[in-house]
Amino acid sequence: MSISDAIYRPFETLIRPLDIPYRPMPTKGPVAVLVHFIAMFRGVVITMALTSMAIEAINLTIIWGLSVIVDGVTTQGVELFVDSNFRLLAVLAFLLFPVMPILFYITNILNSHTIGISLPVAIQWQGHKAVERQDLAFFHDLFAGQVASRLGQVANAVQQQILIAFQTAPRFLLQIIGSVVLLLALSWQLALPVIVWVAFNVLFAIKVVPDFTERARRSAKQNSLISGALTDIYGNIQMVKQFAAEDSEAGALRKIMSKGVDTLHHEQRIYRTTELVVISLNMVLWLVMLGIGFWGLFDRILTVGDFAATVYILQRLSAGSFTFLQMGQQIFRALGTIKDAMPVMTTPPTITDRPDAAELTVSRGEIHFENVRFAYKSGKPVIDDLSLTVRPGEKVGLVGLSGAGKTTLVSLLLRFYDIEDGAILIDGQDIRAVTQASLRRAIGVIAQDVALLHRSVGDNIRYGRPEATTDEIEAVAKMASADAFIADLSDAEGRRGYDAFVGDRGIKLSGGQRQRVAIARVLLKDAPILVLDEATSALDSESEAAIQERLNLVMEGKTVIAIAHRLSTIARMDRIVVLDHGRIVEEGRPDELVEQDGLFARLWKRQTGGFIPEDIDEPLPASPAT
Ligand SMILES: Nc1ncnc2c1ncn2[C@@H]1O[C@H](COP(=O)(O)OP(=O)(O)OP(=O)(O)O)[C@@H](O)[C@H]1O
Repeated sequence: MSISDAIYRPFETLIRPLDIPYRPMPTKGPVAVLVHFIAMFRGVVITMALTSMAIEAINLTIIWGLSVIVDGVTTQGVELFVDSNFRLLAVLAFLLFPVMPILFYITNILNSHTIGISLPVAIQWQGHKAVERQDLAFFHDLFAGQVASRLGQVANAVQQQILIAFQTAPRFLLQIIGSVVLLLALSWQLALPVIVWVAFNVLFAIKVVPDFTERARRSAKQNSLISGALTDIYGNIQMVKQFAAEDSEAGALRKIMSKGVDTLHHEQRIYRTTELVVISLNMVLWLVMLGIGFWGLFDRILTVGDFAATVYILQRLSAGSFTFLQMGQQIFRALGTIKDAMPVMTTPPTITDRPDAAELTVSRGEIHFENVRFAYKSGKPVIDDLSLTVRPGEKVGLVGLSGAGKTTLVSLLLRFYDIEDGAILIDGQDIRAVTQASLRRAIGVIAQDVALLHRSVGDNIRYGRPEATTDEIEAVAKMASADAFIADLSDAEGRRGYDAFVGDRGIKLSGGQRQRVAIARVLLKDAPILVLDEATSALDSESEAAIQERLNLVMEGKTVIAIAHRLSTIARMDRIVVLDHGRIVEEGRPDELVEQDGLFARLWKRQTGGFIPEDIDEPLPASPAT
């Protein structure tokens, strides 16, 4: 171990931020959130407070010592003074070295390593754990970038607060109290103006400082809006470019940014005004104290040593008053920032596992929707008293006009939303009574818009089963006919094949290639239930034929609910369920439905290019179920 390791390692490993168990954040207010994080680091912050106070106590002792030395030397002469005060001088020297450097070392390393690095990481980690628990619906109302920037802002805010509360504030308080005591010991006439000056500063702070919180909250909000808007543009850059919308996006961004500048200016105004008042109070104190000092020397109430100590104390006090002001600014700014981010981190998720939630066990794979009612906004049902049983191993195709509720129905099966009425059962187990993780493990999904992470193609497939071996990944890729194109992949970093990265959301792959990766991923997951949300856009017919063939493989032996648009898929289903306005209006085998002159038959007649349309222009007759 190197010397540097020996000195720094113990502090670097004092707290392992990623090993702190997750605890939900309090919802009572920003101060409660602060206390929550302080509690995680209490040993460190208390030590830091004590060492900071010890440093200040030594500073005060040195000032007092200096006044004794100056007076002693001027009255007794150097030799006699040193002889008779040897112990005092030795103690002062010992405090200067080695005590002071050791205290500085401990305070600063706790400051930089623990509070500076481990604490923000712990906060971001805990914040992320809180955010990831949120329902899907929660994310629909937010910019993703805004959530991320808020976590970062809170980490900084809490860190600042802790440094102030445990390092600066105790030291500052001790400095003020110690200075007043020292001045009182010198003469009450010197202490009095300082007491009045402190009182003015405190009264002024009480008046202006609370306004900092609201202004800072507005600034934090504007900052997170800017990050959110930027992330939204970069995340959708392809669409922006397709519409040649760079200028209009830049225009919208300009508005957000210029509002941000106004808000920040407004926030800074109050700080500059406060500084002006504080510096004026300082200068008045200097004038009064120098006046009293000269008068004291003239009347021989004060010695030269007293006068020197007074000037030194004054200099420290006026520097301290700025620290006091900055502390006020930072504390209330940080509280504003925390307040702004609280809804993201402290809103309790509405979809949670029951305390007694069991693991879902799928033995047969039967799905039963029983009088299910659901609305995104209460009062306007999207799924309306729907009952449907999908038998084990059965393949059911959901068909209906756009907006009929097909996607919603499968989202309910995955419990992305909780239903208002009725029940959804899998093999007789209510999905609300089992853990969400076990439910979602039992369902494989191939979504319309295949989402891939910006990782290697191998890791994207491994998402289906993280513990899968490389051989298993290659086997499923082969089954999904993805092996050939994967072998040819390479990225800008020179990674090839399964190690090549796929670009943001898989942008570097074609639609058909993304589908194949998704199929491989689901093959690896091998869940007993499969949800297939078929893409409405046409792949070229060769890709389509290949993908259909692969899908057959995935569907083998599974219970399948497919949102079906392609005739080829519809033909392969055991049963078609036609949805309209959240209700089942027809069901049966495709050929039976074509014969009935209902919605399906009309959709069928209008099909083009192997697809059922999403909309038909003629008005619908009243559906049988309504
Ligand atoms: N997250 C949401 N919040 C609010 N309303 C929603 C949400 N998602 C869908 N809806 C509404 O619910 C209704 C059903 O939508 P859903 O996506 O289930 O239809 P769909 O049959 O899958 O349509 P499509 O075939 O066009 O995908 C629509 O009116 C839609 O506007």
